[in-house]
Amino acid sequence: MTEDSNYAVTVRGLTKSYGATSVLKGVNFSVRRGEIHALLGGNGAGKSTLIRIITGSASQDGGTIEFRDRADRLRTEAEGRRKVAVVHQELALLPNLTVAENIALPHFSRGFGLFNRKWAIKQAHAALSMIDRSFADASLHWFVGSLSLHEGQMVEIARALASGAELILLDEPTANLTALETERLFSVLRRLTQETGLSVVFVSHRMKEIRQIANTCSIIRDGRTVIDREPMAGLSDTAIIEKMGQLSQAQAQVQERPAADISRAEGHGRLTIRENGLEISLEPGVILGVAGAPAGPQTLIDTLVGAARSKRWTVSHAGWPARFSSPHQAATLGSGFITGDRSHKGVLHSLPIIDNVLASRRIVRGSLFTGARESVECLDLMQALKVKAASIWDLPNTLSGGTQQKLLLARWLGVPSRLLVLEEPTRGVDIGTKKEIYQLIRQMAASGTMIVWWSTENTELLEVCDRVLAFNTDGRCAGVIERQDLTEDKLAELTGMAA
Ligand SMILES: Nc1ncnc2c1ncn2[C@@H]1O[C@H](COP(=O)(O)OP(=O)(O)OP(=O)(O)O)[C@@H](O)[C@H]1O
Repeated sequence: MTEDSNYAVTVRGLTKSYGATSVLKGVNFSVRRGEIHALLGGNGAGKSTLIRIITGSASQDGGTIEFRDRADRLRTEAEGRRKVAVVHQELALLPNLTVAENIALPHFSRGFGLFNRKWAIKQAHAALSMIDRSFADASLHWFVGSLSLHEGQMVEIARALASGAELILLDEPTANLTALETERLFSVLRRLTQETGLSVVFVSHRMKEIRQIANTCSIIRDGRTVIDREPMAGLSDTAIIEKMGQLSQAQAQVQERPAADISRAEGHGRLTIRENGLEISLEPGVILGVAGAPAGPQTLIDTLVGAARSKRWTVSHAGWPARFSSPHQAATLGSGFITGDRSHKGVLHSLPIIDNVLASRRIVRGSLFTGARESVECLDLMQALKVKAASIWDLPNTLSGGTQQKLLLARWLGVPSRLLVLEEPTRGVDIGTKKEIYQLIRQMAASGTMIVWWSTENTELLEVCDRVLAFNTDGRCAGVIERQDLTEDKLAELTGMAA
């Protein structure tokens, strides 16, 4: 056996249905030892379902999964699965426990008799040192709640390593990270794969970073493998997008938008945002981008949607208070909010799709009851955004991550609003759908709605915004750049994200 032929996992002919919906229709997928493998596909293609089956958190209907050890011997499925760990974009860490305790969590849950604290700390230090020795030396007794997202991610990866994982599946791991944090994560992954033979499966919709990190890729489309292990170098972006079935959407030119129809903006005029010494005015129809690490953008967003605790910002706009007293007040006065933080601020997990889609309309209209007209309205919105669901009465967790994101967009689509605040609204959304979202937002702006759009994907800001407010890594305003002066370099320089 050569190292080349050593596969950590091999999946053949995998099938899976949920009720009448056939999700996987014979998927093939294999991951070599020591490789970084991009698993690609549009929203709802079946990537997360495949990952859930590999890790054993969902069962397959048909097909085989084979795990092998470093000496290329077959493992039992149970043994193989113990060597696999998943890191989701929503970190599974307990904020009130320390770094060491979080890394040792799997040992608590497996009930290894008496918990040996000294041993756990040693294990945690060893695992974290593989990633970053100085962070390991400093952080073991810190509470996880005080860590940055990147540090939290390191703790999750360390936990996976401490559990003996030889294959780590990263499900959109950079959706929460800034460019600098992403680059740091990538260098850790490169080093671990080279030095320890760790295998990494990387799921992402961000083409630029897929190229930066992965050497091999597989593509799933509509539950079938359409590319089974090909070197990234041999595939152009166009070929990849075409295989995903998204070429026509992705190539659609974002149309130059017409001048905002200010007459439709209800004559409310401009909005001024102020912070100590800084004043930015938005005219109806303007798209203001917000760039930088979360610390700064978050305070502005919270103010604009009525959720601010600090008094850093004030706004002035006809009929609005200087600070909203609640999100309800903000929504009823015409400040809409679409978040990409689906699990904490967006999706109503225990309510059906229809309630998720119509939530904002009900607040704005002051209505609470579902009538036949609402069902039609919900179906129309879902059709406009190409949301595929078996029924509007299903729970949102029956939808893929990107499809859930579309529900949040549908919530404000067509609701007359003076301002729309977008907080990473394309998180987890596939390449084709992103373009459609850009177009929709531009149309909203053209009807006179002011847009404030925070994104950690600088290319997105360049494509869509009229002007960008940049924050540095300390959360301070670093400058406002007009469209004609916008470049990736300029944004990187002002936000401090040039890795
Ligand atoms: N528990 C469930 N019940 C019914 N359908 C489900 C369930 N889980 C997933 N599905 C369906 O399976 C399909 C594939 O979903 P999956 O989450 O695997 O897609 P994905 O490729 O990971 O998409 P994304 O890029 O949006 O995360 C979707 O159509 C989804 O609606």
